[in-house]
Amino acid sequence: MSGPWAPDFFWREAQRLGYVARSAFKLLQMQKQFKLIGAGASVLDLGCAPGAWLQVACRSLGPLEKGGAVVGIDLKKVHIPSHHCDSRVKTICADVMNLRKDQARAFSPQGMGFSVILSDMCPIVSGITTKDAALSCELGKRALSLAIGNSSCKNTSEFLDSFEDDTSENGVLRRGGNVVIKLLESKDTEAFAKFCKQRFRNVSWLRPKATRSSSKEIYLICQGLR
Ligand SMILES: C[S@@+](CC[C@H](N)C(=O)[O-])C[C@H]1O[C@@H](n2cnc3c(N)ncnc32)[C@H](O)[C@@H]1O
Repeated sequence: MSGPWAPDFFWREAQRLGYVARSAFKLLQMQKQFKLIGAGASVLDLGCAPGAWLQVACRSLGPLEKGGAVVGIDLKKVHIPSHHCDSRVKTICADVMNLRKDQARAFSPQGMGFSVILSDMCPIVSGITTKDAALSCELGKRALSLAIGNSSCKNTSEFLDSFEDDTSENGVLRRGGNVVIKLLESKDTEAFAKFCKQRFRNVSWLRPKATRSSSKEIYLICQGLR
């Protein structure tokens, strides 16, 4: 088999190491470079199917006695992988675009919110670059809105839009927390970084080594919610 979806080095490594998808290596690289998930963290994984990031997030929590939690949400029903996941991982089948902040908060340990929010959500790619990028922006904005809330600074509601069914203004990311958002690169992606620089201590872009050369994906990494 050849072409952009052919099994490659990362696919083979995923098989060898018990990860359910090659995407595991994207989060592993982020963990290595940015140390986003500490021992005992509470992690919300948006767009978690088939579960490779659940595996990496759970491993990053450290031993079971350190505590912590990983909550994955996806449109698809996800079977929690048997490798690299333990009782701290839970999954929910839901559309993040319709998820209210109070519902998301209720999934966090003691309802206290999350210390890390990951969004690897991606629309079904149509091949129409501008359409795909616009849909990816919508998913990214929803993830950011869930994380930091709608009214946390003056231009927040302008940038994130208001989600009419969502009256709760506070986000579900704890102060000091980290967010990762996947976007498909377009003329609009730089506005995300500009906006996030006002709200987070460090903001960086990463195109992981495991990203396929044909893909436009890029990850915005925001650390330390002010
Ligand atoms: C690239 S996959 C995620 C891969 C995952 N991080 C892993 O490592 O296994 C993108 C996922 O986003 C999900 N998704 C897209 N739109 C969504 C939405 N509105 N709500 C929830 N999940 C969504 C898709 O169903 C798909 O499973």
